[in-house]
Amino acid sequence: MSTHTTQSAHDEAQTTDILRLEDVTKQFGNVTAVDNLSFSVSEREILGFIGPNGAGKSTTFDCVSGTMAPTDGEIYYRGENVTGVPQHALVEKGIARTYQTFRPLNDRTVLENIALSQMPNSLFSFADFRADTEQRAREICEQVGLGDVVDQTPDELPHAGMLRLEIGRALGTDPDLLLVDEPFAGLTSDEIDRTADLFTSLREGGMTLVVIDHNMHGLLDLVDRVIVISFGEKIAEGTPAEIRDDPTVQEAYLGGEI
Ligand SMILES: Nc1ncnc2c1ncn2[C@@H]1O[C@H](COP(=O)(O)OP(=O)(O)OP(=O)(O)O)[C@@H](O)[C@H]1O
Repeated sequence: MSTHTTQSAHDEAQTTDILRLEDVTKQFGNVTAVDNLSFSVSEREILGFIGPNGAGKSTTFDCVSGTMAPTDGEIYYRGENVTGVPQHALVEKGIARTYQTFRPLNDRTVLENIALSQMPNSLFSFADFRADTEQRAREICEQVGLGDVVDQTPDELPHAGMLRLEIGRALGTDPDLLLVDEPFAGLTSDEIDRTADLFTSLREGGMTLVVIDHNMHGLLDLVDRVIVISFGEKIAEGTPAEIRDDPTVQEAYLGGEI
């Protein structure tokens, strides 16, 4: 999915929303976690999705990735209404996500974890299964920087390695849209840079990414655009520079976390 210079004008004219939320609301009893939230994500965009603790970021991801259905509103993926479609069906359509709490299979190696994340129905026959799956898993291990530790188990990895495994397992489903939940938490600044480079290379390969974080620090150089939510509602949308200077955003973060 490489972009050729001669194609750029054509590509721009073809830019479409890969994801659109229309008035999405999610309630848990009396708690409105997501409140009438609308936004779109363009093909090959890297969108930052930020907000204070408890703002509703993960719940929004839950609704988009099919972990739970919204209470109200609609979600469109490539123009198709996918509201309430279960996660396994959305994975087949090309939506993958990572979780804040990593969920690897602890009794399997890094390579096996990534091999097992691949969708069996993308294989042509049982004979293709082992060779194709293992080959693709090795490519993903290299891509996410785990090429030297394919035979280790998850508990042997440092935190940054676990994050890379989480991303690798999501890539195993061959997504077009990747939702990444707080990747930068607990990473050193070098690790943040390397992780951001990985996301940039995924976008260069044609992927669209939505990245959650509490604040802008890890995201600032990475994202094209930022959406800020607070108490489930969108309070700002713009470039990283616009968001940083937005008084409403400053206020939501109670003075200067951004
Ligand atoms: N399963 C649930 N049952 C009840 N309330 C929930 C549930 N999940 C989330 N909430 C509530 O919904 C609100 C939004 O939570 P959510 O985890 O989506 O926020 P967040 O922005 O991802 O927060 P953080 O940055 O701390 O991860 C919070 O008030 C939370 O307590």
